[in-house]
Amino acid sequence: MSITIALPKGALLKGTIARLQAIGIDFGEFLETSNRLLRLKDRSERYEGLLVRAQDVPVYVAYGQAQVGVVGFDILKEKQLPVAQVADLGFGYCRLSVAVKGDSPYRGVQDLPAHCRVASKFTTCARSYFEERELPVELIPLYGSVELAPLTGMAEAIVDLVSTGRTLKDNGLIEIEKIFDSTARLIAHPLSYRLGRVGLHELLGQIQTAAVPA
Ligand SMILES: Nc1ncnc2c1ncn2[C@@H]1O[C@H](COP(=O)(O)OP(=O)(O)OP(=O)(O)O)[C@@H](O)[C@H]1O
Ligand SMILES: O=P(O)(O)OC[C@H]1O[C@H](OP(=O)(O)OP(=O)(O)O)[C@H](O)[C@@H]1O
Repeated sequence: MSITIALPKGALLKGTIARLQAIGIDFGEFLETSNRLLRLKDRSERYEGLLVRAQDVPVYVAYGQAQVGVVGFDILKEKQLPVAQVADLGFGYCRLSVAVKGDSPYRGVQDLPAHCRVASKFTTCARSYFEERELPVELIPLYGSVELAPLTGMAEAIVDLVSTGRTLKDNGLIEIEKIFDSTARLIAHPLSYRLGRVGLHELLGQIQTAAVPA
């Protein structure tokens, strides 16, 4: 019985593939531009890789189509799906933050006007953050280029991922609060994990301790 691993497209793909290569599981073909493969078996045929959008990784794992997945903590918080969180893999650092225009008068979330608009791809996280502080805001869901929302005047603030801070800087925005830090997490299908599906715990242990060249 093979084990299926859901790999995230985008920012975490290279790091995920490097981890797996370090323990002899090679899904490097997913990085090649000469193919459009979404499913691969490794050489041993013991492992199958699925290439999915980052936010879909916990969906495949929760439904048991993949027993293992790698995904950002930010997405786990946002999607709230039933998966076993096995380990912090330590790469893919970023943080979810609140940002505003640099020339605005806001220097903390308490300064934002009541019922102001806040744009985000992370509406669940943003909603709970503002609700916990009893700050009423109107959330505007977006799918990307969230930094544009304050520049066009659509929103007073954004809740978005920051890594190097380059996107904020280049667009004249400043970070006023950090909501949480995020790194890549190793996740597993809860039932397979609890019942100890053949080879699963061994694989998870190897992925956690894999020595990856810097
Ligand atoms: N600089 C960064 N910007 C965004 N995400 C980052 C960054 N560094 C690490 N990450 C991690 O990578 C994930 C983003 O992956 P991806 O690049 O596929 O994002 P996306 O463009 O939002 O995805 P999608 O195209 O599916 O909407 C995040 O969930 C986060 O955990
Ligand atoms: O702090 P930085 O290193 O500049 O990285 C942060 C940026 O990267 C992400 O966007 P992404 O490239 O995923 O594009 P998107 O706007 O389509 O989400 C994120 O949403 C920020 O815009």
